[in-house]
Amino acid sequence: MTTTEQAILTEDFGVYKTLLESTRAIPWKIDWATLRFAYIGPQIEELLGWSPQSWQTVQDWADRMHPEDREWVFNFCVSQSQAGIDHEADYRALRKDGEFTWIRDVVHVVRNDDGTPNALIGFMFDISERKRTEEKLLNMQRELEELSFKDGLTGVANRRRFDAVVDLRWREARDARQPLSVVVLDIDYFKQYNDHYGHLEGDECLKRVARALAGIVRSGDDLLCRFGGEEFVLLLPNTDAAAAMALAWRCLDLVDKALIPHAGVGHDKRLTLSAGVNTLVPGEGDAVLPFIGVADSRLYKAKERGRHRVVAEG
Ligand SMILES: Nc1nc2c(ncn2[C@@H]2O[C@H](COP(=O)(O)OP(=O)(O)OP(=O)(O)O)[C@@H](O)[C@H]2O)c(=O)[nH]1
Repeated sequence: MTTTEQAILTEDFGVYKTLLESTRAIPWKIDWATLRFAYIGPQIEELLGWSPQSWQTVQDWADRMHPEDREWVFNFCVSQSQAGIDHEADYRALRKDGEFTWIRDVVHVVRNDDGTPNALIGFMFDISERKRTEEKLLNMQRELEELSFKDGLTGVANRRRFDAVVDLRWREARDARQPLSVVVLDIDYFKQYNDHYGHLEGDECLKRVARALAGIVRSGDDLLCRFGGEEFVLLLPNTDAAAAMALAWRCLDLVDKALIPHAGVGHDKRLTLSAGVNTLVPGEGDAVLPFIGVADSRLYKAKERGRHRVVAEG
């Protein structure tokens, strides 16, 4: 090589080095035979706080990883490298101050003529901003999902949630041969309530009823939902007819005790509920809709028989 060629090469090397070390991505190289860092860009110190000189071996890289990420990232990168496959991995890198930063490591495997790895070269990218945005989006999605299953006025579960849950409970009850009960509850003379107090007060009243009924839920398996209008439904897995009947009366009692005035009509000029109950150990020929339909028709019997009562047969 002539002196001129040597000078050009040296100059080129300087240009490449400057370029590599002025990017936001952090370049690095590991010799496969020794598993030692041959190079790491000085930008690493700004990002993680560890000096370039402190990156000596693959072990340093693994040690500076979140414990939850370490095993899978290490095993994944080693197996991909052994197989000569370029790859990338996202993980939380430990900063010198003890915090973690999300990194995307993009790795190219330089291979010998026989295909075995010779070196790994790659870039580390700071993806913490992207991860924060992803997390925010996920949280928003979770919140939206939760909201979409909630009744906007009363905050209890809505019909959509009921439809999703009832099929599940139905199958569970059928498979376990356990009774499933449903209680359909309806406010008495609610039209008169609205007429007397106004629609806004009617809304407040629905909220008070929902609050009073919320106390009835015994475990995460019971589900109280607003079915629509002034109708609420209680779905009770693993509950026989007697227990369901008792719970229905307890619902009426809870609303009685809430002492919601109903000047227009009603018992003692208080707001009351009526309820219809149905219980079934679901069998092959049974279906969800008729099961609820029976409870609904019993509710209307309760209304016909004078309201403020529970009907569980007929
Ligand atoms: N304020 C308010 N009223 C509602 C809401 N949804 C339904 N309603 C009212 O609830 C009333 C239901 O009336 P009806 O179905 O005649 O029943 P009721 O007056 O309670 O009579 P019975 O059920 O036979 O005792 C209607 O006046 C609806 O406008 C709501 O979200 N807010």
